[in-house]
Amino acid sequence: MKIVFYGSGNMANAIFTGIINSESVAPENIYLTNKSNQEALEDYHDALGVSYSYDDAELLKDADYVFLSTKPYDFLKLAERIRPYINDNNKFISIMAGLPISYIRENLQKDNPIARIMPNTNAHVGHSVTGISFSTNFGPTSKQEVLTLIEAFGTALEVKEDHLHQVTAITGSGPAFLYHVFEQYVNAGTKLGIEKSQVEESIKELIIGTGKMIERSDLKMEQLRKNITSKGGTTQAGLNALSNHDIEAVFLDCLNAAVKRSIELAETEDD
Ligand SMILES: NC(=O)C1=CN([C@@H]2O[C@H](COP(=O)(O)OP(=O)(O)OC[C@H]3O[C@@H](n4cnc5c(N)ncnc54)[C@H](O)[C@@H]3O)[C@@H](O)[C@H]2O)C=CC1
Ligand SMILES: O=C(O)[C@@H]1CCC=N1
Repeated sequence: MKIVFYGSGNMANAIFTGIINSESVAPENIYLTNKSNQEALEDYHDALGVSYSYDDAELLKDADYVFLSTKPYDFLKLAERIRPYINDNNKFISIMAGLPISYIRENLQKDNPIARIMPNTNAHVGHSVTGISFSTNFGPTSKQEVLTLIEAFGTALEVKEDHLHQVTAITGSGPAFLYHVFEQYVNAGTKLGIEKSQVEESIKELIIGTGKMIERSDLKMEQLRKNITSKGGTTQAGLNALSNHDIEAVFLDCLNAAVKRSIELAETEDD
């Protein structure tokens, strides 16, 4: 299988690193390209053994899956770049937030199958949650191949295309929201008088350990929380203070803003 990445930035890097780590595709069968930063491509080649090129005819020849992994606002230039070289074997996988399959098809000016996915950067460590929708002309064998490819860097969740907006908010942007919360936790922790580096190290371990508990325990998060909360103890005191703030409403605001922006991206590009 030959895979090409048009755009080799943060998200593409997480995906191809995840695929290589899973050993599901040989690194030399993964081809990278970008706008103009050849040094970045050379670095990936040296570190991971991937191939790279700026020759679009060569890149698209025999390419089974072509990732469209530029920013949404760079897609029109990308479409112009690749249009003359697209052949019937190419199946597209767009990771671009907001852009509908119909819009991508219109601008590629070809009827090749298109999958739209919404991954997250946890693909780096094989834990992306990836929402996916397929164009109606995606055959069952290719669909299965794409799902297997996605499972190489996490889990796949097939959804109606319209629901990719919600997936984008909850899990696509999700790591950034959680990093933000963790950063605030570190900032607050450093105000308690312990040395900053010790707080940072211990909170990093706290987050990893808590994630592993969620992964490995049969208990729900609610029960895991209750198991820590002694009656009249320190945890109860802290949770009481938290419940003075409507944290659910804060996150609902955050998620609604991200969904709204994803819809705006789709609408702007539809004009
Ligand atoms: N960063 C994230 O956590 C996530 C990003 N996405 C989507 O992934 C896409 C890429 O985001 P990032 O990787 O963060 O951006 P980035 O800025 O890190 O990478 C963009 C890449 O596109 C390349 N590019 C620009 N114009 C090009 C052209 N004409 N031909 C070939 N390559 C071109 C750039 O050289 C660069 O390698 C976006 O559409 C975003 O919506 C989706 C899920 C999560
Ligand atoms: O911020 C963005 O638009 C992209 C989509 C999801 C994560 N990053």
